[in-house]
Amino acid sequence: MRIVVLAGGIGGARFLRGLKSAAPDADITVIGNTGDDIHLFGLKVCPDLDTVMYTLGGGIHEEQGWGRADESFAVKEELAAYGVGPDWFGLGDRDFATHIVRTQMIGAGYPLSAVTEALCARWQPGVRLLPMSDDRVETHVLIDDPEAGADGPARKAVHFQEYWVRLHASVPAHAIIPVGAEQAKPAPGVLEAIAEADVILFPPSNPVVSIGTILAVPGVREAVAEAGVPVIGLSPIVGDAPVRGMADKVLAAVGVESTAAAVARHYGSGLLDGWLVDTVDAGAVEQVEAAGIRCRAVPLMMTDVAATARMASEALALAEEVRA
Ligand SMILES: O=c1nc2n(C[C@H](O)[C@H](O)[C@H](O)CO)c3cc(O)ccc3cc-2c(=O)[nH]1
Repeated sequence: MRIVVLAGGIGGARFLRGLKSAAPDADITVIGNTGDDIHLFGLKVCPDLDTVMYTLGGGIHEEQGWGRADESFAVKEELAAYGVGPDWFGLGDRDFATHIVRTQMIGAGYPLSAVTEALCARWQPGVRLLPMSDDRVETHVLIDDPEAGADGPARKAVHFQEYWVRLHASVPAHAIIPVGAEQAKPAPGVLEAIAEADVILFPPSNPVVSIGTILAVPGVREAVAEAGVPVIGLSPIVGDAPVRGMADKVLAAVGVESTAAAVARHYGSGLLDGWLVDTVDAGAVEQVEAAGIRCRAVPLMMTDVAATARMASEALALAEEVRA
């Protein structure tokens, strides 16, 4: 079975670990979000691609969910000693090596998709990991500018990582702008993988800044909608709050309520055939089905690989149900 998964960072990566366990013989292609990418210290950092690669390859810092296990921070400390920031983004020494290799290869002319393949040759994630695009797309967030003067603009756009990591999403987001998305082309293999898939899954990743950004690359949303195979999503919202992260903050920016049913309606029946909500949200099943999306309530907490594998199995079972 060929499965395509549109994935963000931690939630997507952990779901994929469960999916691999539930469907060990499946041929899995992951289309990774690159809107979170950031250029720091002259290096290109791809947080979501790396989180998937390290998680599936056994190199992730398990508790944190991002970055490397057994990490040290000598380079960051030395940069700080020179007064060179930002100091709010934690890049460890082992992780730096990944960004150096990536930046060096891009400088030599390789596209991000080829670089990702080369990095994965070391990590062997057991899936085909494709960036959504080889073109630069950078998610910016429009916030109130606390330093705005009386005459200047009252708002400013900051990089997603600045909003997420430095500001902890603590200020209201007025808009989410995937800069460059409109001009971006899907990376080689993305549209082909979608067209050849037997099932397409939306893991419990952020519907706005992760899956939403992937769908914003021209051609991707249309390819998913027209693939003619079951498209099944898992709610990242359980009991009206994000399972982890701050998805509620960015959902508010696009006018979507933080409920499992509202997120399903946000994707819509033109895209989604099936939607899994947590058992605590069983009351949402009827609303989702009324929107033309088949819905089931099952446990959705990714407490360990076995629990996550059961979620993945439920998603695949729902796919078969809607296919029938
Ligand atoms: O909360 C944090 N998340 C960090 N993340 C996670 C990342 O900011 C976000 O969780 C994702 O971009 C959202 O999917 C990193 C990811 C990397 O691959 C490399 C470095 C970081 C550094 C941080 C950090 O300092 N703080």
